[in-house]
Amino acid sequence: MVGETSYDVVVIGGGPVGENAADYAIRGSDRTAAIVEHELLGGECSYWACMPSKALLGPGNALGEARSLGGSRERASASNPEPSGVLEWRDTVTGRLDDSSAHRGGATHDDAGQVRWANGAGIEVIRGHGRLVGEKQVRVGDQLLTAREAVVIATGSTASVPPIPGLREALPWTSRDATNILEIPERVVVLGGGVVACEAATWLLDLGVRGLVMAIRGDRLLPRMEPFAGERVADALRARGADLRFGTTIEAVDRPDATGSGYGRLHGGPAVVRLTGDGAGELTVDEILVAAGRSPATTDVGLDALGLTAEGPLGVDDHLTVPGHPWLYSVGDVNGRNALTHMGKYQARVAGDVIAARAEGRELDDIRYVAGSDHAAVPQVVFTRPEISSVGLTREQAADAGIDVRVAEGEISVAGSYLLGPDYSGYASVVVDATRDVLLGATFVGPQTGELVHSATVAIVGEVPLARLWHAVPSYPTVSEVWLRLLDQLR
Ligand SMILES: Cc1cc2nc3c(=O)[nH]c(=O)nc-3n(C[C@H](O)[C@H](O)[C@H](O)COP(=O)(O)OP(=O)(O)OC[C@H]3O[C@@H](n4cnc5c(N)ncnc54)[C@H](O)[C@@H]3O)c2cc1C
Ligand SMILES: NC(=O)c1ccc[n+]([C@@H]2O[C@H](COP(=O)([O-])OP(=O)(O)OC[C@H]3O[C@@H](n4cnc5c(N)ncnc54)[C@H](O)[C@@H]3O)[C@@H](O)[C@H]2O)c1
Repeated sequence: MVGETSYDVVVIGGGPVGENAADYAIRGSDRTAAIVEHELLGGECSYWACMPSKALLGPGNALGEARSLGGSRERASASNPEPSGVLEWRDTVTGRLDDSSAHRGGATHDDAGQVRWANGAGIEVIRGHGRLVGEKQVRVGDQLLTAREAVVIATGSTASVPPIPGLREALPWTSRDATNILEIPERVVVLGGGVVACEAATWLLDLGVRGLVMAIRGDRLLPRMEPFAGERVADALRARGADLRFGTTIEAVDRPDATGSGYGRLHGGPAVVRLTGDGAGELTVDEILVAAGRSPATTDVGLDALGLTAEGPLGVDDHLTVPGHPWLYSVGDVNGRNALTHMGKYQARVAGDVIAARAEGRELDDIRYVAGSDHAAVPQVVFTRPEISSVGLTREQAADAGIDVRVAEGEISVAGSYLLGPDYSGYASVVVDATRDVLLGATFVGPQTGELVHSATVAIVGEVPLARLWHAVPSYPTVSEVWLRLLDQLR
């Protein structure tokens, strides 16, 4: 027998993005919302991605900073953080449950805090797998949920494992294992040269992995960023002993005794990995980490019930609405726009405002209803050592878009950077629209540059003319004074 319940808004997927969409759609109104979640409320980001990865990277960064100044250096004698302390900190940040969690129904992490937040915001949490079964109708087990106003798809993405002979059979690690690492392999091959690969390589080295090989298909790390960003990370990883092989991929894998031992544990004995391309060769490793991108989670959401394709991203217009279905929204990783938590949450705020406006019969005649930053002002911080932050277009992307640009760039060498350490090394560049004289993009590499990027984001979104930006005075002595060096070049 099927029970039927109705809400104003039903969200499928309770990651950071789904949570925000539900919240903004009902905030300050008497509308009701339910989030359907088949795993943990808080999603990939809280337990398997952003939070554990940044927790794993924190101690190594803190140690690096302490070791860069006389006085603290003498007190921080080890070059690597203490592994068990790092894992404990990661477990604290993610609410990881110990292995005796069978009595909790096999849950891996505690999401009670997230559920309390949702209930406090007036959102009901429904545990189970959600599927669309018709217009405004979602089935969860034997329950039928009817949405009066909107259904929001916020199902996120899953790690892609390329169809390489023997790879899937070898049960390789994905980012879920690397972030929830419990057993530290001695020898690892990482497939990929993107953000996950670079950050994971950094914390694997921190934790004591000694034989780390990266198989990178292209000719540089972090290919969507300015080339100097990937070059500096490559230099740092090499200096710590990593073997970076560009123009290389895995051709075949043989792991005779692969076993599904759970997230973060070694998935069997050694594997023989054959590399092809410029760095061809054969390796024996204790684990393989696949960091080869992600696929939008659209395959089992019932999109076919609406005649929509269940492959690839669920695309949307700038109101985050699926074309032809004005009650259906798609936000976060699943829509294929930008696979970043903060951009997904931005989309969720816009979608929530759009749902509220449509429910109240208001026109969508304001920029708050348009997710314009998705196209031109996407910031990102990569928490490697050195840290990288970027926003907007690179020089190459601007050229591809046919925009005439001016570029200012140089070493970060100001009083604020020297005070972080006499050997401070960093680099920055800005890309400027030569016709409109406004910023299009910025990239910063170096310790503590993650906090610089928001200033560039504000300048891009605000379309601040350079002549006006000159009057935004950075404080002395901070790393932000690099802005003066860059703007000086453009006067
Ligand atoms: C290792 C790693 C590190 C990262 N670090 C960062 C970072 O530092 N900063 C950053 O901005 N981004 C980072 N990201 C990207 C970030 O994790 C994602 O962009 C973000 O999690 C997307 O949020 P989401 O809510 O769209 O999807 P998710 O977080 O994937 O949540 C989707 C939720 O939907 C649930 N679900 C799926 N299908 C169904 C269904 N049919 N029924 C019910 N529930 C369902 C899932 O269980 C999940 O809880 C990282 C990614 C990885 C892999
Ligand atoms: N700090 C952050 O903001 C952060 C951290 C981690 C992840 N993320 C986001 O999560 C998403 C996923 O990250 P990712 O690094 O997995 O994806 P990605 O798309 O950034 O990188 C994937 C890499 O794998 C390579 N690759 C794919 N197939 C391959 C093959 N068969 N052989 C060799 N190389 C292959 C690609 O060339 C690419 O370099 C990204 O959108 C990223 O921005 C963000």
